[in-house]
Order: sequence, then structure tokens, then C-alpha cells
Amino acid sequence: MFNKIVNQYKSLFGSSSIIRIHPSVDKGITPSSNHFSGGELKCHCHKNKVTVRITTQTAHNHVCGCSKCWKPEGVVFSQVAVVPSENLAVSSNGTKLQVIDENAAIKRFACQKCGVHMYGRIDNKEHPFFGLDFVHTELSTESGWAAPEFAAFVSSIIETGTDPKDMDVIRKQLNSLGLEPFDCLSPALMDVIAGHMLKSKK
Ligand SMILES: N[C@@H](CCC(=O)N[C@@H](CSCO)C(=O)NCC(=O)O)C(=O)O
Ligand SMILES: [Zn+2]
Ligand SMILES: [Zn+2]
Repeated sequence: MFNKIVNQYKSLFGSSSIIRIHPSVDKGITPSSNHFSGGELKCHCHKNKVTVRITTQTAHNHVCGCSKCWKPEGVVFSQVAVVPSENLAVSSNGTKLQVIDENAAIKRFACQKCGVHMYGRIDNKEHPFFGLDFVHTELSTESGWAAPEFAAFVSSIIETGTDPKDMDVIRKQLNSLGLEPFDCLSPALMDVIAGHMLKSKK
């Protein structure tokens, strides 16, 4: 199946190699389930795994090219979605968690042993996304999570080493997966941010 997709890309774009975007999208995207209400995320440790329980479906799932979001080895994008903070709880081995960067808008809680980011919290009341947690649903074995809908911060992959010459092929690859590429967030989310800025100025 994967080789078939590779060959399709090669014939479409004439590229000798394709970029591994993310394991959740490279072999085709699994559609969301309408009746899904959460599951458990597990870190990559072999023992004493950190686990996080989520009691809702996620929203705004996307692949993100920014340098800050956690990604599996060997791929250029992370996959990240949001849930209300009240729907997320650390269920085991929370003592292994540490915030990666206390100054970042998203406080990313990572397992100190394996490095996986278990959730990222927006705890600043002034932030447009206050009250939301960012999560990587590929850390769960349950199926039914919301599918990724778009690609965010695409140009940012240059910051982590992607050759600018590859950007055209990567954007085409994202489009053909149905993940419209944006260099910031999706228009819908940018509108939410702009509306929030207006309110906060009043
Ligand atoms: N070019 C930068 C962009 C980083 C960035 O702004 N990331 C966004 C999106 S993360 C999930 O979609 C963001 O909101 N960051 C806030 C934070 O990380 O605290 C880069 O690549 O680093
Ligand atoms: Zn771990
Ligand atoms: Zn990101």
C-alpha cells in the first residue's frame, strides 16, 4: 500500500524520494469515528509508562511543522489536536513528567525518560486558546480519534532542516493527502485568534 502511494507521488511530482510526513497520514488517513469519546495516551517507556486519560473526542487535529511540537523519529511533522483541560488527567507515573519550556505559551509536559510529550497546556488566561490542552493521539491504541484536517506551520519545517527546495513537493504531497498546507494555523483558527485580539483590546 505504502509503495503504491510512493509510486503515485513519483509519477505525479517526478521526485525520487518522498518526505515522511507522519505515520498517521503517510499510509492514508483513518476517518474519525462519530461515536468516540476518548482513550488513553501512553508514553514510549517500556516500563512505568506515563499515561494520560482523555474523556472526549479531540478537535482541530492537524499536522504541525513547527519546531516545538513532539514528533516521532524520522518524520518532519507532528500530529496534534486539542481537548478541554477538564477532559484530560494524568492517570499514571505523572512524577516522570517535566515541562520542556516554562516560557512557552504551550507548557509541554514530556516524559523525562523517553522524551515523548504527553500534553501541552495553555494556562495563560489571556491566550486565545486558554483552557485547551494539546495532545498527540497516536500515543493511544484506541481507534476512532478525529482525523487530521490540515497542515499548520508548514514553512517552519525549514527551521528544523528541511531543504527549501523540497517545499513545493511537500506542499503538493500534503494537498494530495487532503491536508491543506498553511504557514500558520488554519483560517478558521486564525479567525478565532483575531476575534480574541479584538475583544482583548476593548
Ligand atoms: N516557526 C516557529 C513556530 C512555532 C509556533 O508558533 N507554533 C505554534 C503552533 S503549535 C501547535 O499547532 C504555537 O502556537 N506555538 C506556541 C508554543 O509553542 O508555545 C517554530 O517552528 O518554532
Ligand atoms: Zn516515557
Ligand atoms: Zn506545533
